[in-house]
Amino acid sequence: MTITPTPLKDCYIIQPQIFEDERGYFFESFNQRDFEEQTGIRVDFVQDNQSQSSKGVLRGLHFQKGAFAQAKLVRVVKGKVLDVCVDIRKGSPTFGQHFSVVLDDIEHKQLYIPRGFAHGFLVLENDTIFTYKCDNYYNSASESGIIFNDRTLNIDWGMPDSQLIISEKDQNLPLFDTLYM
Ligand SMILES: Cc1cn([C@H]2C[C@H](O)[C@@H](COP(=O)(O)OP(=O)(O)O[C@H]3O[C@@H](C)C(=O)[C@@H](O)[C@H]3O)O2)c(=O)[nH]c1=O
Repeated sequence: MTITPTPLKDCYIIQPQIFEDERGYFFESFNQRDFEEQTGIRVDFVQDNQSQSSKGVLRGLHFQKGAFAQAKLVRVVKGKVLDVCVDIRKGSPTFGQHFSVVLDDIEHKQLYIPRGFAHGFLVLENDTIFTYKCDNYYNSASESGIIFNDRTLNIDWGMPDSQLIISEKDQNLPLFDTLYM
């Protein structure tokens, strides 16, 4: 695997080595030793999640607060998404900045998102299957988020808001600026 830093502190792109032959392909979707050697980060994942979505679905921006903060290793098993993460760690040199990357089932690129980030993705192909590892358990009482079209963050999702399919919960998420009031 090749791990490259993103412009956001502690956030990395992981490109697995894909082995293709007449049967199909094989790759290591996570290798803790290689990840730690290349990033210096020791992460212990405890929960794996998977979701399926239609084109135009936007999930996010989500994070869990306090002791339930989660680092995530995200990837696409089938289809394609625009994945976005935001550094919301007060005091971080990249606080308030976001990073976007296309994840798909061709390159099999992954994104490592540290604790203290908000995360969301826009689905670019029908029947996309998205999966991710988390280093902390789901805790509904700690769920929080930021509205996807927040003016301060100014994320270019590349699709008009009117074409997006968003849960009611996500349509009512707060503004970034109100998180720190
Ligand atoms: C995230 C999660 C949800 N659920 C339940 C709660 C709810 O009834 C149902 C659907 O939850 P949601 O609508 O929050 O699912 P979704 O919008 O896909 O939430 C996910 O979005 C992306 C962007 C992330 O970064 C994830 O961490 C997670 O927040 O699944 C769990 O049981 N465990 C979990 O870990």
